[in-house]
Amino acid sequence: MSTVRPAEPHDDGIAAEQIYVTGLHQRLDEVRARTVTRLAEALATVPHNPQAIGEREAAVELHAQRIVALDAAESGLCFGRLDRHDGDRPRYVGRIGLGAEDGREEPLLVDWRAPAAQPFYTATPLHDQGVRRRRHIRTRGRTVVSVTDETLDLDDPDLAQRSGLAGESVLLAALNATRTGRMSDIVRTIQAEQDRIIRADHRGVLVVQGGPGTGKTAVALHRAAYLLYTHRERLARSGLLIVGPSPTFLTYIADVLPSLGETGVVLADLGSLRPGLTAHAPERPEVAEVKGRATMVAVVAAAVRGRQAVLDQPATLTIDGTPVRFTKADAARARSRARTVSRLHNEARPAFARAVVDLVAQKYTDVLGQNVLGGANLLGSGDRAALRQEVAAEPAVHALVDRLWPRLTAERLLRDLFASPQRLAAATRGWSDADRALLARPTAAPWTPADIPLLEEADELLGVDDSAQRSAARRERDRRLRDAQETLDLLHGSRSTDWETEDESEELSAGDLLDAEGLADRQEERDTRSTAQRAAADRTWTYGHVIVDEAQELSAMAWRVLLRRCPTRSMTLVGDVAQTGSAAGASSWAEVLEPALGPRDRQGWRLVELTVNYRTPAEIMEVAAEVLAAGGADASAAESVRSTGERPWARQVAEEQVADAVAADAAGLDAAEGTLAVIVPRSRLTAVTEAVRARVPSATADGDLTAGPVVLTPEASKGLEFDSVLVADPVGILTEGVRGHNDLYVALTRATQRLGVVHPGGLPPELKGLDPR
Ligand SMILES: Nc1ncnc2c1ncn2[C@@H]1O[C@H](COP(=O)(O)OP(=O)(O)OP(=O)(O)O)[C@@H](O)[C@H]1O
Repeated sequence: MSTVRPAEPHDDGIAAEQIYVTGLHQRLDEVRARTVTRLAEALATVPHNPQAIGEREAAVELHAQRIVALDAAESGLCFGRLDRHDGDRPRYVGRIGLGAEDGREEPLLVDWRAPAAQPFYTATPLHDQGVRRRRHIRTRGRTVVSVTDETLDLDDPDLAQRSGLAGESVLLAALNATRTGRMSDIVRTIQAEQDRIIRADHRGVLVVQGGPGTGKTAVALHRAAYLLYTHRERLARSGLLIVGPSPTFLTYIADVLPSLGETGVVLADLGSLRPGLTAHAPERPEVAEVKGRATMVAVVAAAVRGRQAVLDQPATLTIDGTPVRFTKADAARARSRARTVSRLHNEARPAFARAVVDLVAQKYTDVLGQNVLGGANLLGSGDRAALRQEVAAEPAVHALVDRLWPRLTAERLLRDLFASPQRLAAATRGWSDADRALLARPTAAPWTPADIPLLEEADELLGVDDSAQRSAARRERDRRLRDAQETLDLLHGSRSTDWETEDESEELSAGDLLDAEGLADRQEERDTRSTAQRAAADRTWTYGHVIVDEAQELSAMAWRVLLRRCPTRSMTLVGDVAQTGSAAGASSWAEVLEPALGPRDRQGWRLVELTVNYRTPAEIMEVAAEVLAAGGADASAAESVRSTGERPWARQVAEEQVADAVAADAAGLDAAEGTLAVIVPRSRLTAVTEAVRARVPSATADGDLTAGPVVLTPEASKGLEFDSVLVADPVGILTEGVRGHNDLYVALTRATQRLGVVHPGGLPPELKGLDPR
């Protein structure tokens, strides 16, 4: 495809479209007013039992969500019109569907996700899908500011000039717009290859491979909106999870789904995937790599088994003054009994405790009931039972159980493991000392993202000993049943027995309609949290669909977590194996997916590709492609859809001036329109951030991209984009990362308009395409 420059939109038909668009806004106002009334009515109802509370909450949630969607649709409500060969009325396409008040079949506005809207994105002159003309309508507020037409007629003399992009001028206007630090939706200009992915079947694992700027993130988010629309009921119950590479990235994309009217989605990065824990401490890449290896499954399992100890030497327990010996063999017997009861450590613990009590009680009985004349034990079954109870209540026995089979949380297991050289050595037999040393750390060290899969793995093996909660729940249920029965008895007792007529004796009482169990059920408290809230708080929640962005970065251990969250394997994974930065990440999709999902050709997963770069101008992509090739990647860089005419440049400075020179150039670029990022090797992050801040006080080192320029490592810049990018010390980036060429490639491709490179020493040959300054 050739790159194209923006064309001037023509403004025919603006007045006519204004009339229609005004009508749509009136309709939107009516629907909104009606929904507000319904919400007020739902809020005004006074529920008398928990079931009614649940119903009221559901109604409130439904109407509130609808209002959110209607509000979101206000801006850019209608953006397209299709004139068809055989339809006498045009079909209008917009952010939501709006039906006519008279209930006529053809809606006033078709939701962009509905099948009827698809030709707006995919019709071409060769496959016109019944469409004669496609019109792009641009609005500001409620005012139509331009219309742009495309005829889908093979005889159109202008056809040869076209680039193959749908709504080319509207698209280019969107791509050339300055960035705000927050991603926006692309619903007006989705391209055909993107649309096919957005609407692809939800079943199975869909992998979307695409170079930088091909719209993978945009496609993933619009696919989420599409799936919520198409499978609303199912996903409303099971939830949809979107996993991104970092909290900064999640903030960057956070507005997109709400702008499409969708709010019920869980957004998380690996470090926040475990409810109740925030694990964002930085970590050396080689440590994260070791923690991400599949062999950690065996390490965690060995760590758990290591806590199911046998004794080094016999223990002597003193029960009511009587010494009882508990031997190594006793401990081993109790352990194997517990292991046959449950595979899960905490669940097997009560069985272990029972076995210990049995063994100790047996010995205690043997001692106390010993027949000095050599006959059978003198104690009867009642005495034995009493002695067993005594043993079960004995603190020394509890202490022994705690020592040999402690109740463990995942956190405690891993803290103890990493802080103890003995435990680590036992759990990592066959490892090199160097690898083992990478895992060692003090007990108080903060959690990192790579710990999350290990904690989850541990949970899978520990289970919970919830016998106490279960019996509490049983007691609570019994209490409810008793209360309910009393209530029914009271109602029954208060009923008049002095019937005057036959009819009255036929009257139904509460007791006839409902038994105690039914009433108790109704009184049980209902969980009124939304699906997304419940899902985010529950480690064992399984989602209806999971979308993973920058999926190439995930380690083998992280994949296990995500696959557990989605047993149906309804997943969309987007990423670029040429941008993998972490050593634990993927260099090919087959390498990461085959172990879990089987080979691609046996339908374990399917791969689709995006081929056009919408972000990075052709001038910058030329240079980035050289870096990619020099790194030995077998992927080719996606082709840019536009050029800016602005050449990327390089400036050589002395080593001792790097931070200052970068700060000076950053201040210069900051004066240009739009956002700015300075991308540096990790080792220069602090110095460069300080220098830039001295000249541009609003500069930050991450977080809110809307506040001012940001200074980032290549890793932290993943998935983001900026109008201007300044890369400092490219050789530092090449040598510092485990996959240095990928990191430099990521850094260079973040720019939507301008790129500069500041380098101490010579320029690496792969950057020779930059203009010297
Ligand atoms: N069809 C489109 N219409 C308008 N803008 C688009 C379209 N497709 C992509 N874009 C824009 O291109 C830019 C890059 O998109 P996105 O961030 O989704 O790419 P990506 O493939 O995830 O990139 P990377 O791998 O580098 O993170 C964004 O600004 C996005 O809004």
